[in-house]
Amino acid sequence: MTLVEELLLQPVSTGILLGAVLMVLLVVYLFSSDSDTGKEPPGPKPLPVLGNLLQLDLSRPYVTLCSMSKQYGSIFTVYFGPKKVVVLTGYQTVKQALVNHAEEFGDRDINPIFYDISQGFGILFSNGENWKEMRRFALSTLRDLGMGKRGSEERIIEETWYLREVVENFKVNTNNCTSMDPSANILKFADDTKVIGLIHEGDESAYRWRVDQVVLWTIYNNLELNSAKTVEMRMDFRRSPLTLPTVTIFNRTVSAVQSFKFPGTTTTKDLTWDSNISSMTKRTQQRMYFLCQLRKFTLPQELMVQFYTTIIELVITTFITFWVSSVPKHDIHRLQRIIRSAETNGVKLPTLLDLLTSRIRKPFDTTQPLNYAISNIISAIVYGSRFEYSDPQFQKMVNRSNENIRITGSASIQLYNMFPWFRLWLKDWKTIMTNREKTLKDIMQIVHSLQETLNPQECRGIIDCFLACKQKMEAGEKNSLFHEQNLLHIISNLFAAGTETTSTTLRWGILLMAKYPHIQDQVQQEIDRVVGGRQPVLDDRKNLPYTDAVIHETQRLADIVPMNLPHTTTCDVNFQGFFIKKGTCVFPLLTSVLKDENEWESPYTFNPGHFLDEQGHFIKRDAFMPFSGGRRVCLGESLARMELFLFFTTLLQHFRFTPPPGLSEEQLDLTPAVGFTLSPSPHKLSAVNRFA
Ligand code: HEM
Repeated sequence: MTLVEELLLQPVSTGILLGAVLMVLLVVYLFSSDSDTGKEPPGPKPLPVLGNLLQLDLSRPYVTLCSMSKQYGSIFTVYFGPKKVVVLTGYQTVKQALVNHAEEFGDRDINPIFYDISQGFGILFSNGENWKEMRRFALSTLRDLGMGKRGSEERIIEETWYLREVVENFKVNTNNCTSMDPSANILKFADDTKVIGLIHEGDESAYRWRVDQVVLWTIYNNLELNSAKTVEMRMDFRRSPLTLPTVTIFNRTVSAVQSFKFPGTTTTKDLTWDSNISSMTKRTQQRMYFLCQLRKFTLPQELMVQFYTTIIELVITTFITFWVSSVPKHDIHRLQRIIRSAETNGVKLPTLLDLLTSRIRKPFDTTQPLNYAISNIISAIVYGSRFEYSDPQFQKMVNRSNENIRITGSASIQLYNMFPWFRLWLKDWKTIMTNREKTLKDIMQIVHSLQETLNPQECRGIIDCFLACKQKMEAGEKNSLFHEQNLLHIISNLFAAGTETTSTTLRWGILLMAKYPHIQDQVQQEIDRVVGGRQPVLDDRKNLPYTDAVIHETQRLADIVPMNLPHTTTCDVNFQGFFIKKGTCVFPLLTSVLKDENEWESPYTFNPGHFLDEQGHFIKRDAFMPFSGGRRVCLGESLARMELFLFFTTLLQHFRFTPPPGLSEEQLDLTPAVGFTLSPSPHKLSAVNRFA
């Protein structure tokens, strides 16, 4: 969003005021002479006060900055309002600055919103002694608690089980199919807007009727009758679908069901089936109802599956026969056309069989389950215990932290960073501050309850370790940095930096699998071959080169922290022939490294081959820098890499991810949403259990 667009969104009085300021500045600019910038990095000419704001897309500044680098080179100066920023682009330049000149480029630029959030405490947004001591404490404690080692591997594996259970539960619940109206069910579960578009009818009942027919015709075409008992029936059905008396089929259905014996006390006789036969032959709805009733009986899992499959196939076959015999020929032809047109447009029509056997799962938004699972890893490290996903306090903490990360990247907060006096008008600023207050209060509550049961010899998590250090310091050193403010901000830093980043990366990974099913196939084949049905562990990584390459390529393409966090120079620096003054804000653009055209064969496409040699072995790439580098390199890199590997392989081992019904792979959108980190735009996916 450009500044002009942003102004249009402001209240009228603010808009007029800023508009007037803009005009004055423009006049000053036009009559000003070029200033001599000496050996400072070049860049577009700035307006007084506004700088280069008019040229920047504030919602996606990294896009503008990357295109500016084509004109001004890999080091250039740009003014965000009155604030001067030196932008570094491309692998060679960014690496040289962050790694070879780590000290000079190693401070954090603490802009107004970062200061409001942390007041200079914690790790993410602090500098000097405070940063050094808190980072050292966090790293050594995380190491002692087993981060990057066995201890956290076990915790992550345990959490993958909880997550699997949640994903597994996103299925079509056939117990609720009381309406037995397939079109209603399809509408309810499939969000099938594409089909609506194809049918071109406004009238809902006409639409429903047609959806019924599309669905049934699809079933008719796709029906796969596997059970031995139904093969014979299927032959009959194929031979003369329109003439075979329905009652014959139904009688066969009944006898097939009745001859189906299963152990235990429950037999088909208990199902009061006989007494309902006549009415069921009259009305398909009742047959479907019968099907739902069957679910109430407790049978062993394998028998249930086998039994349902048989019944569903038989009942549907009957259902179709009814329908086919009652639909006029010209409607059938019309339906054939609709289906052909749907197929040409890449629409996959869900079948009722799919729906009833739960082969189509209820599409779900991956955001919350993944956020909760990943946040629980940090919870276990910080507090020493996990939360239930349904715990409202936990949900609120995770959601608030994610909301803050999203809003921090908004155009209005960028404006606030340039003109801090603007904040009182900004709703976004108020939301961030309210979320911050509530989160710190929640953390404080948990700290107090842990304090009551603290045993300094046996730390349950980072909070215990911090409190133990605090006690020790209080006994000796004055002016200790182990005070409450640092504790609260370390914790909120770890949650903020460690939850959204990792879960967003995982969400991209799963979305990319649904979009590129042939790549998903290869990942699943590799997992099946190497791991089989057992739990994947970290040691498997070396034997899963393709899966590892897919995870790396996901991180590269998803590019979730495109601008990096802002740095600042700790002293005057001479770098690649340019002079950069002490205290200058520096953006080492990670996006320009992860998509550097000199480093990657196909920078803008999803290509796991970037990380594989010709024999299919995994290869490391220097320009893979999603965690940045040097002095401020991500503190949670090794934990994040473990989480990504274990969650991704476990999910892919158990589930096939697909677009929701009615959407093709091509229609899955990879445009990122606006935010400080780049997350996928809102979407839903279906997860089909591969072993059900
Ligand atoms: C895929 C997951 C992750 C990505 C892509 C990521 C990326 C980053 C990036 C780009 C930075 C800024 C580095 C710089 O200023 O040059 C950073 C800093 C940081 N990250 Fe991560 N991160 C991830 C996961 C985590 C996790 C799981 C944790 C917590 C255990 C964590 C904790 C931190 C902290 C505390 C900092 C601040 C470091 C400092 O200022 O000294 N991150 N991360």
